Amino acid sequence: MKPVRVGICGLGTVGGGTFNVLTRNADDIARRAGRPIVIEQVAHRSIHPDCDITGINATSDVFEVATNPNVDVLVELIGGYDIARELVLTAIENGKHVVTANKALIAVHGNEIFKAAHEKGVIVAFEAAVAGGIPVIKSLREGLGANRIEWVAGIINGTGNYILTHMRDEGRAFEDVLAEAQALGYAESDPTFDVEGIDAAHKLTILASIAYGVPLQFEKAFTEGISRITAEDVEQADNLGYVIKHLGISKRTDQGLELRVHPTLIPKERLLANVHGVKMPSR
Ligand SMILES: NC(=O)c1ccc[n+]([C@@H]2O[C@H](COP(=O)([O-])OP(=O)(O)OC[C@H]3O[C@@H](n4cnc5c(N)ncnc54)[C@H](O)[C@@H]3O)[C@@H](O)[C@H]2O)c1
Ligand SMILES: N[C@@H](CCO)C(=O)O
Repeated sequence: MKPVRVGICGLGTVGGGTFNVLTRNADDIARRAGRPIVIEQVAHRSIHPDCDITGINATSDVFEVATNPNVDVLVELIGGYDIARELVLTAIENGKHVVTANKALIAVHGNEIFKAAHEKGVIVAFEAAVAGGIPVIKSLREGLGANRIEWVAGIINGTGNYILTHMRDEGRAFEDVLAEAQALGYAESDPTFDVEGIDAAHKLTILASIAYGVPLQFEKAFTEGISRITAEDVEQADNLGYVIKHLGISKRTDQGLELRVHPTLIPKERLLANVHGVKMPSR
């Protein structure tokens, strides 16, 4: 059967991982999908050390992938707002489907991108943009599609949860654990997004849009991060029977939808208080 030909833009933590999964699990994927998925081209500035692209058509210009007539699906994994927006719109204009893990892009430019995709008859898929290892977008959109959702809440930034967990369990300083989360590839290229709650607000914006069937409204989200939380705060919360977690919360209210991300005191016995660190999905 005719393969689906993908072009991957960006070979960092997620792009490199995507390249490896598509390569290593090619037979399994083809059996399940009903068609082989082949990597037609990659575009990169640097390559994740675990990634071997020998024999693959490679370029440093992401727009070559967006206009390559042999590419059916462009996978955008370069991150950021501006070039990513132009790249995705160019791919759509050239009739390509798009897959992206870029929550910043979807939260801020998603309304424009989905309109362009609809007009062109292509799909923009973004499951990995929120809780990458859990199919939460598919569950909300399809599994719960007939339900009236009253609220959505959860821990939606792994870096923040990693920091709070290790501050609490090991009494370590904020900056020390942040540096570790960066080295492990959990943090955004600008970690301010993680520690100031911006990444969580991007994700909450996307979840709320799907849960309530409304346009993306990132600018309406109240955003507070964990950067001002000290080891002493974590210890005091513990003494009082609480755990500090950074949550994304959206609710229907009489005044309209509420979107907020901020640190929250959760009683120790609650399930959310016991979600620790970062859980990586299996390969
Ligand atoms: N790291 C995670 O755990 C994670 C999880 C889910 C989603 N995401 C999202 O996935 C995207 C990628 O994140 P990442 O962690 O892989 O970042 P990364 O910094 O590890 O990788 C991005 C790669 O893109 C390359 N790049 C950037 N601009 C480019 C350009 N113009 N041309 C060619 N290459 C370019 C960089 O050199 C880098 O290698 C981001 O949107 C991020 O928010 C990350
Ligand atoms: N920087 C993000 C990556 C996953 O979206 C986080 O820590 O949650």
